[in-house]
Amino acid sequence: MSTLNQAHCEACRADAPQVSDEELPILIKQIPDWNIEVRDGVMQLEKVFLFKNFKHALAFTNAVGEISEAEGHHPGLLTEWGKVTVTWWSHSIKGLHRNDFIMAARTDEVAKDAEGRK
Ligand SMILES: C[C@H](O)[C@H](O)[C@H]1CNC2=NC(N)=NC(=O)C2=N1
Repeated sequence: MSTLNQAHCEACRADAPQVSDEELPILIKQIPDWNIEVRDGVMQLEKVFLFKNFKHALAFTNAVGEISEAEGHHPGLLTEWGKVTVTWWSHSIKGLHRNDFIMAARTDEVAKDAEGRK
């Protein structure tokens, strides 16, 4: 099986299963710097990326947008001066799917190449 950062998302089906209690600890270990948040009963993956200014934060935001469009799976993105909060979850199943872990790992890859990281 490919590592998460080389994998691709599968189509977001409304009847797709959420990540199981058994899979969750295995998958979260592969994206160690991401936090699990629960909002209105929806489990999400979240990480804050810091930048030197707004310009670099916006460029990273757009780069994450590019991979999201390519994969057809989209995050929550809060872009502020010097900071981008990225949140992944699957709207169609109101929770976490393997797609979210893939995209979190892919987000980390985008961050590695991003300019102006703090
Ligand atoms: C029609 C469109 O492909 C679907 O609405 C996709 C779009 N991007 C998505 N992104 C996320 N995070 N979850 C979804 O369920 C989802 N569904």
